[in-house]
Amino acid sequence: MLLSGSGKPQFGEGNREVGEAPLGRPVWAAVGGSLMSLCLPFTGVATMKFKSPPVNSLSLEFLTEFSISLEKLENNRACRGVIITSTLPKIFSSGLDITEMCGKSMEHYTEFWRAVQEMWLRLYGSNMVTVAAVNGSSPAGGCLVAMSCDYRIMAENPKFSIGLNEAQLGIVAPFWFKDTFVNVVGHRIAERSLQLGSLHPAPEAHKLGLVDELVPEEKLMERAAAVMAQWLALPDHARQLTKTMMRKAVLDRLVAHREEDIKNFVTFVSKESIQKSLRMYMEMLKKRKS
Ligand SMILES: CCCCCCCCC/C=C/C(=O)SCCNC(=O)CCNC(=O)[C@H](O)C(C)(C)COP(=O)(O)OP(=O)(O)OC[C@H]1O[C@@H](n2cnc3c(N)ncnc32)[C@H](O)[C@@H]1OP(=O)(O)O
Repeated sequence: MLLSGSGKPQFGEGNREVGEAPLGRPVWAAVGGSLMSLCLPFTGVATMKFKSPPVNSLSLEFLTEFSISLEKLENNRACRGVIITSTLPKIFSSGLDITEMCGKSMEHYTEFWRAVQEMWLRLYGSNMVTVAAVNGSSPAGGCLVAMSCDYRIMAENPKFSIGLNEAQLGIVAPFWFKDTFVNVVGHRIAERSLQLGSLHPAPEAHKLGLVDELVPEEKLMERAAAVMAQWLALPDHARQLTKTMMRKAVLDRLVAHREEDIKNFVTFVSKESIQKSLRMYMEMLKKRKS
């Protein structure tokens, strides 16, 4: 992941790389990380770029850095918004790292699932304006990241797809993935899409309301910055209280059932039948490649 931000509220500047200094003035405050570089901006707008090849899988390490980055931005009063995107061509995020759910100990599953929960609680509950610039495919956990943002813009490439495809892996999207999905697309579309484990090509995702708009890939960041400017034009307190009002019930539900949810996950994923499904799915991915 890579995080960047810049000088004054000039929204086109949000994705400049670390260390770049226009007019000879340093505009970045950089904080390094193994999977990301984190730059705390003065504009009020950060750009977070996933950069974990080959497919930006959400591993334990990735999730931990993601949560820490969000916390840093959240605690920086100068930061009012974040645009989330990927540096990898064609992939926003491939979702949860399946290898974290295969052949590991109960302790590992517990730690992993707590990290998934933590990331979602921070992102869905963020006070910042969050815009997902979805520049590639975004299955399952990747879709959750995008859906947890306030607004989604996707590159209009029909080869890119997004959705909660858990059922295709023989696993079940947890209730808070489902709640987030329902809040974005409504109950009927969520019910059908979840049961079928559908991955929707970008144009279909737009039609269903899973993404808010499609733009040519080269216009994605420019459009994300424009949307961000529009959302930031409102007073923060009014927008934040409204966001809390809309999302609190769903967030509270996980907070109230967090330990139970971890127990359910660990029990579920430890089952030999589930382990077998996940191994077969990984095999299928490898075969598809060769
Ligand atoms: C009761 C309630 C209880 C709760 C029950 C439990 C709930 C769990 C909820 C789960 C949520 C999830 O996110 S589950 C994850 C769902 N994700 C997916 O289904 C995505 C699967 N991946 C893909 O479709 C594709 O890889 C895609 C992302 C489009 C990129 O395609 P490409 O052709 O560019 O790349 P590939 O060749 O396929 O992949 C490159 C390499 O990355 C690996 N790879 C790809 N996706 C991966 C992934 N998610 N995790 C690990 N590794 C992955 C491949 O195996 C390859 O490895 P090598 O061959 O070694 O190079």
